[in-house]
Amino acid sequence: MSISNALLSKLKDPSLVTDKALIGGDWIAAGDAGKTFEVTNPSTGDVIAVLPDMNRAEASRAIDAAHVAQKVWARKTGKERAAVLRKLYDLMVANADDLATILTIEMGKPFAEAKGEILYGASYVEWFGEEAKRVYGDTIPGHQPDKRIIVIRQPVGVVAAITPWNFPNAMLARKFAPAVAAGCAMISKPAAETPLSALSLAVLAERAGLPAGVFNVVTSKDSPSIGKEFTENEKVRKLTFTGSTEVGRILMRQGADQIMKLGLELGGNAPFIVFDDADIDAAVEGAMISKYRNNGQTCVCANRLYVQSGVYDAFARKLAEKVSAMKVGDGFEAGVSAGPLIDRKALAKVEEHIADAVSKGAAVALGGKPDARGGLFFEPTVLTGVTRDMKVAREETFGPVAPLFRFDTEDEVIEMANNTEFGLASYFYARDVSKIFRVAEALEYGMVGINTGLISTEVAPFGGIKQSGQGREGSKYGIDDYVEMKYLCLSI
Ligand SMILES: NC(=O)c1ccc[n+]([C@@H]2O[C@H](COP(=O)([O-])OP(=O)(O)OC[C@H]3O[C@@H](n4cnc5c(N)ncnc54)[C@H](O)[C@@H]3O)[C@@H](O)[C@H]2O)c1
Ligand SMILES: O=C[C@H](O)CS(=O)(=O)O
Repeated sequence: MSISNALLSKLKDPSLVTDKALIGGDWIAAGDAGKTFEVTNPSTGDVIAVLPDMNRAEASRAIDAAHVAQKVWARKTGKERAAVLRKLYDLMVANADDLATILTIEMGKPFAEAKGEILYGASYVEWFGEEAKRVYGDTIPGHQPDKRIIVIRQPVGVVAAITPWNFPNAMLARKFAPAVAAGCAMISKPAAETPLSALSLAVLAERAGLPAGVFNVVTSKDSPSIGKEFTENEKVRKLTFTGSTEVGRILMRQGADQIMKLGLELGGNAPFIVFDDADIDAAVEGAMISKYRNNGQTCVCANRLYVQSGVYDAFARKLAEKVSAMKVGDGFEAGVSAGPLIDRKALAKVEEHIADAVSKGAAVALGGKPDARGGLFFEPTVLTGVTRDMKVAREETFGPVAPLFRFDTEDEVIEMANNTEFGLASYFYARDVSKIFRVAEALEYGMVGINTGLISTEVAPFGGIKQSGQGREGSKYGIDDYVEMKYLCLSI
């Protein structure tokens, strides 16, 4: 086995981690071409695993396996599918520490956050285990005396999933759970940076009794080739993607010939607005969570902080005080609140955004440079005097940088907040009820956090508008993306 002892020695159950891909119930140690790729710990740069570097042929075989398995899985009752998902939920919770250890070592986030992600991912498995029994249809009064109209909802079929590195368990669980609950089968291609979390989910799904072929994991560095197989193979009925808008656009184009059913959870550029009447201390707490969770590497992170003039200086001072208390370090170190960035490209983007802002007049109130530890560690940063001509206003920073913009009026800040092609998450702090309704209705986003910086939950519909994607994940709406509606017209 190529898994490092540094990882194996941390696990209560070392059999939870594997360096093998999963196709049709078979654990595959090497791809057809015999190529492999390394998974490294972003905190240390150490190699923690070597995985099969698969290509279209293996992806095609996984699709074939899913196509066969799905027919049988769809004939199970919702209750039978629910029982498997409930068992998987119980296994995820029982093994949460090990799953979090695997996640922290391959992605870098602090262990406490990784544990939170595992329980968050498990909550989707629990939720859709319950929803599996509630895929209801309709009867409709006939349009003619002899007609009886029935609407049924059936599973889409074979679903391909491509997921990002920043939440390697939860972003997959958020797709796997509704798909399997509905009676679909799935082929997953996790990010090459963090494949171990997807594979450990597959290990537990097998232990929960999920039949062979219903869930497959293809590991690869060649994601464009795998993506082409997913979008061109006629057995694939839906592609669900979480990642950048740029890649989402590529996949949408590739799926066009097949009129591919798509679920797209894409990039964000969240505004975080603090009005004069806000509870400033609550707003600072909300900004800390919304900006610095996962070291700023989440799609719903506050990317632009707009603070009304009357409270700007107080908010900036209080935020800087809180940020200065953050501890940067290895995710397994006690008390660490910020781990490493995922790679050099991510660190370079953070540096580029700070340099651009400063060159155009912004000031570094705190941080602003790589952490003394070196490597991929960066100082949590607060910028003041930020203006709309700076890159941080238009691009997703995806790092621990809080750019503070000053504004005077409600109309001005709504215009600035909406002046982006993205429309995923948004946040604002205010206490006047009329203002709360005006601003919430005026913001062009799929999700609005009001007096809170943390909105992600399995019970609500997660997703965006504009170039942040289409479809919703979680909530009573989430299973709709994995079923097709069929109308039966019966003449009696
Ligand atoms: N909306 C959401 O729920 C959500 C959640 C997490 C991350 N994101 C977004 O994802 C981005 C960061 O994640 P990332 O860097 O992994 O994004 P990314 O788009 O670079 O990669 C995402 C996934 O797509 C794969 N991929 C890359 N190029 C591909 C191609 N040509 N064809 C097929 N697959 C391809 C990658 O291997 C990875 O598995 C940010 O923009 C973030 O906002 C969105
Ligand atoms: O990166 C975005 C994910 O959706 C994270 S979360 O769902 O907000 O936790």
